[in-house]
Amino acid sequence: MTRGMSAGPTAERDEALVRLEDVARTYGRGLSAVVAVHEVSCTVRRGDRIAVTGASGSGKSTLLHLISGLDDPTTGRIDWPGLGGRPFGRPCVAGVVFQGPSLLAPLDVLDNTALPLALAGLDEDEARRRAADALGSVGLAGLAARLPEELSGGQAQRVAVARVLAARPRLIIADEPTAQLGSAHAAQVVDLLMDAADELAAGLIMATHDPDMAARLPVRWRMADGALLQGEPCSS
Ligand SMILES: Nc1ncnc2c1ncn2[C@@H]1O[C@H](COP(=O)(O)OP(=O)(O)OP(=O)(O)O)[C@@H](O)[C@H]1O
Repeated sequence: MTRGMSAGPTAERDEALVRLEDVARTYGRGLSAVVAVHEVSCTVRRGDRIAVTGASGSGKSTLLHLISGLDDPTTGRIDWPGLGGRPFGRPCVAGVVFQGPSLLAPLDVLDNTALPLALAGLDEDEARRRAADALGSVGLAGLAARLPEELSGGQAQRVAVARVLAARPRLIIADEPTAQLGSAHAAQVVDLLMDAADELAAGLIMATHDPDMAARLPVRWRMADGALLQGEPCSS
């Protein structure tokens, strides 16, 4: 099966999940203002698997925060036509994988994976069942009872992917999910994200510094000084 082409029939793949029109995000005011994102217009569709590349400070995280609904634009407009409105706080609509440690230390792997579902109101047994299935699909069924401190960095990131999978979102947003991993583990995490997107027929947008990881996705967008250069070859 060709990666990035298996998100279902054409109409489903083309469904717009997020649409940004002339979006800008400025931090601060006056002389100290930083324009992190400016004049960005783009659409993320359900069949998209997009790597966002660009130098440090180019606006990748800001763009993903805007797409996830975690942050608001200073000007411009964001709609989530395929997600039924702002997705932030709705793990079953949009799942986010962050670059750093994101697991809660006192909870074992199974409970960490089930937590967003339980918080979203799913029955606890059902949440755990879906979490166990998701851990199985990332090859971590045997580690369900471990605490986060007993995991390697790569294993912890695979748990973060399982947590997204368990919630079955329509959009997966990953902000530098491999930043702290060696190349073998990084490739494994990116492939798991791609497999998750295919399995869920979900859109995937991932920020990365790493050209090798970006190259694993079929579409690359590049950011430079807050501007989005869509479809450009990855060069950073
Ligand atoms: N909360 C904030 N307050 C002020 N400036 C900020 C804030 N967050 C980000 N910035 C600035 O906005 C710009 C874009 O930052 P952003 O984190 O989006 O870039 P990035 O491409 O994700 O960087 P990195 O690859 O280093 O994570 C940078 O100049 C950064 O310093």
